[in-house]
Amino acid sequence: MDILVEPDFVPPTQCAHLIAEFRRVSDLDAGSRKTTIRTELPAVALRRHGCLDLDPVRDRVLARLGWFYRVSGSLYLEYTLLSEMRAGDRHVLHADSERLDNGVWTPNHTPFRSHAAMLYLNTSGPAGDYRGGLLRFPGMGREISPTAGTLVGFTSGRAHQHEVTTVRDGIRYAVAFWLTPHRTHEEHWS
Ligand SMILES: O=C(O)CCC(=O)C(=O)O
Ligand SMILES: [Fe+2]
Repeated sequence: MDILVEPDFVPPTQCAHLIAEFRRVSDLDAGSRKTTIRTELPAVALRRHGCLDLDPVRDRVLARLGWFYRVSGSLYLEYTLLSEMRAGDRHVLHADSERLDNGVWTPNHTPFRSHAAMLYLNTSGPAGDYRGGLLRFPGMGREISPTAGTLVGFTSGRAHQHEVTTVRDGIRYAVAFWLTPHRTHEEHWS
C-alpha cells in the first residue's frame, strides 16, 4: 500500500499563521499538554479561540485520503492534533491502530483509526527550521523529510509502521489528522 506525499497542500504563509496560533492558544488553553520536549494541543482548541483556518483543511484532508485510498464507504475525521517537538523528542516505531505484543499484533487503544495524515508546518534540513524529525517507514525503506505545507497520508495498521527520528537544533511543528470509518468516533469539531 502506497504513502500519499503531497507538497504544497497548504501555502507557507498559512503554515506560519497556524504555528503562531498554535503557540498563542497552547499558552492559554487548559487542553494543551506540555512536557519538557513536547507540546500537544487538540486542534479544536484553535477553533474555540477564534482560529477557523483548519476547517477547510480538515475537509480537504478527508477528501484527499478517501480518494487516494479509494475508500468506497464513509470516512470521518476522528481526531486533529497539533504538535510541537523540541530537541531530543522522537516517536518510536509504531502503528496507529495496533501494536506488537510479544510478537503478536493486537489492537491498541485506538483500534477504530483507519488512516492518518500529517500536515507539516515547517521544514527539516540544513536550510530549514530544525534538524532530524524525519518520518520513517522502515518496512518500506521510505524516509520523508518534512517540508512546510506537505501532506503525508498512510494507513493506521501494521502495513505502515512508522517512527519519527530525533529532532535536533530547532522546533518541529505538525498537525496530525486521524480518520475513521466509524461515525460514532467522529470528532466533535464545532
Ligand atoms: O509527527 C509525525 O510525523 C508522526 C507522528 C505520529 O506518528 C503519531 O503521533 O502517531
Ligand atoms: Fe503515528
